[in-house]
Amino acid sequence: MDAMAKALRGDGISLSFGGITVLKDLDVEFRAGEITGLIGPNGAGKTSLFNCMTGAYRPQGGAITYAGESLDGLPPAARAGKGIVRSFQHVALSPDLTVLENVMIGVARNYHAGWAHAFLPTARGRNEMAAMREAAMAALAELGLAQAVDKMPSQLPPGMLRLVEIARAIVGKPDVLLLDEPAAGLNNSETRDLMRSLRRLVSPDLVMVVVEHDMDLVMSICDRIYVMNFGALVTCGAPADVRRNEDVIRIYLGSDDD
Ligand SMILES: Nc1ncnc2c1ncn2[C@@H]1O[C@H](COP(=O)(O)OP(=O)(O)OP(=O)(O)O)[C@@H](O)[C@H]1O
Repeated sequence: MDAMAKALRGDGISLSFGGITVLKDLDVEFRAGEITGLIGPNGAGKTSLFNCMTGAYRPQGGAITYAGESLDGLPPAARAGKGIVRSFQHVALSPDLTVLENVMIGVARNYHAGWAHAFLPTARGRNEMAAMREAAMAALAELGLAQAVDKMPSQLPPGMLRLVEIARAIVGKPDVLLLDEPAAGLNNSETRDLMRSLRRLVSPDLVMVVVEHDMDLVMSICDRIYVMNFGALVTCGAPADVRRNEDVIRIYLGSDDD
């Protein structure tokens, strides 16, 4: 199946709340094998589009498909089970679990018997636990967090917490990874590390979409960028074309973003 066929698509997505239109007849195609950027001023509808993709919001119009298969009507857990995973704008780690345990939660869906079984004192339980631990260690190492595995979230600075959350999102080897402002709260060097890590994640079977206000990050790691404003699509193209687009320049000059 090629990258186009393994795409997450929205066709004619429309969403409104109490008469307020949030998404207007939006067409998007997020392809495997590349990083797609999703940008636009505050309130443009970027997070709402993610919420429609994950099933948290139910659009009033349009169709959402992954690899040609309709996701319409599937609840969020079923979409996550199909490998559609997202990170959130605000870090949401469990404060009572170590960094390693937080990340292990993200891999539990890959094991037939699941998270609870891994704690049972059986050979199978021990094997599953070891495999989950190994996968979580690898994801943390991938993001430069090997030293933090035994720390509690309260012991880490905000930038590292954000990276832990991304490790939890990638550990289950998702097919679709939706990242909502992954660089929020990171300092410059953490952001550079994150950019390198995200590029390393690109693979022919993975759809990656990044909502981000950090324009340097978006322009340097994305293969294609969708620009939204007031719930509608402004343009879509390669970073260099988007940067030159007059409508985009007008939108950004007239807003507080970057
Ligand atoms: N559950 C909801 N109920 C009512 N209005 C909502 C809801 N979710 C989103 N909205 C509205 O939809 C619009 C788009 O919000 P959304 O968070 O999707 O924008 P965004 O582009 O992600 O913005 P930001 O960059 O600030 O995160 C906003 O006007 C917001 O108030």
